[in-house]
Amino acid sequence: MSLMQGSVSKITVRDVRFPTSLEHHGSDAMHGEVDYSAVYVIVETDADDQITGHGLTFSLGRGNNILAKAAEVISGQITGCRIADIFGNFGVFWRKVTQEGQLRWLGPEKGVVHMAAAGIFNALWDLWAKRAKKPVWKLLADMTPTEIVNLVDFSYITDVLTKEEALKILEENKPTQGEREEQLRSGGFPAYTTSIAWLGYSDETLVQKCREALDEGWTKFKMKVGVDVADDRRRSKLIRDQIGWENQLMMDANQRWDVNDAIEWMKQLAEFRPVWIEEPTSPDDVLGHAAIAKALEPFNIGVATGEQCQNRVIFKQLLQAKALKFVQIDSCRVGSINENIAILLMAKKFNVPVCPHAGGVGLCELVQHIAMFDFLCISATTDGRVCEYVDHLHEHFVYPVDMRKNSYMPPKDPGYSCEMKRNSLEEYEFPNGRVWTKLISDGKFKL
Ligand SMILES: C[C@H](O)[C@@H](O)CC(=O)C(=O)O
Ligand SMILES: [Mg+2]
Repeated sequence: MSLMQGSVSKITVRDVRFPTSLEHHGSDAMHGEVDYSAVYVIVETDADDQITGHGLTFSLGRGNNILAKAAEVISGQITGCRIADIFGNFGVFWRKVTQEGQLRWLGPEKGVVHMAAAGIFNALWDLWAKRAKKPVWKLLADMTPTEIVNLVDFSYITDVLTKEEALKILEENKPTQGEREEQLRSGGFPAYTTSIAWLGYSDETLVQKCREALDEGWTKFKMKVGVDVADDRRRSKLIRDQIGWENQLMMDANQRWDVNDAIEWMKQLAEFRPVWIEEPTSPDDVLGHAAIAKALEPFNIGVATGEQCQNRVIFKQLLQAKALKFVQIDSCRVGSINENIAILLMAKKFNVPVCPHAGGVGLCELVQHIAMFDFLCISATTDGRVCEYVDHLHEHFVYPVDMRKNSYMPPKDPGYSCEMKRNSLEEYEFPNGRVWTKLISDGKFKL
């Protein structure tokens, strides 16, 4: 059967939410009670193969219905399209959808509309990889450099990266790709864990989670900070007492501070030797990040950001302004793999490591593919690279991540790994799934 057979016949969008706030999972300095949620997208075609594409985009609960509505509206542009017109020139198709003349007024390329587009494009990638009988990372890695650059919309970034430069990067790495694939298959891609220290965890939970993580072989950890500096110092000491000083510690403020507060706050946490401070201030403040990065350099603390960076243009500016030492791509914030490739290529040009964000539901499953592709085809190294891992909700996926010690093992199943189990979709659908009906009737949640 041809990879390009048929047309999109139906796109279904579902609102799925998990009550993670009940145990304070996912809590940080700005997002206290979060219910990890997904707008879940299923793409069907009229081809004989019965293969469907499954994708998602991520939110924290309230507003997931708004995101779902945006996904339904965008779907209208895709239903009926020939598969050959989608994957035959995916970069052009991506641009057509994300630049649609009426919808782009709501962005452009940012916020709800762009996140919804990510969910749909994630499903299309899943469909393509399943048809090709390959996991997404391998589908990408087997493409020629020309095929890869044709996935990308270079608009607004050609002042720092042209298509020709991108092609050169990819061509230079091609001859040594096989060695890296062997390395990936045997050792996986390095990861760190955030699941030890969400801000809402008690000290007992924190200590217990650190011990469990150490037993599992973790060597890199991230903690949440930002509400009270004295408390941050106390918790940092508690964590260092558990994990020791050889292991790495990262800190994440989730945009809590103004620029000068961030600098002063981090000087008070410097003695705990954080590798980076993540999202110290507003994700839109490029020059603010640059000021923080400069001020914290003498303390050997890098700035990391990206999980709420709206698009490739903001990443471009952050890189131009030397405002970050670690690029944190996200699989659902910008326009899926197509736009993330642009960001990976710019990071390579500026020689800044990409350390993907994955704190959410399904984000580990998705972003591991992009991290692996980056290693194989773009960065060509794992030095200084580490992909986030959180240990929540993997049981709901048909092809959950395979973690060995502290590394992501490359997925073997065809697709983009984010297909959810049918039963989970039904139980956690909001607000009428069994789990939510019960929580609402027990008075634990209000509509
Ligand atoms: C609200 C989310 O859990 C957020 O805290 C995740 C995050 O910042 C991260 O994983 O990094
Ligand atoms: Mg973060």
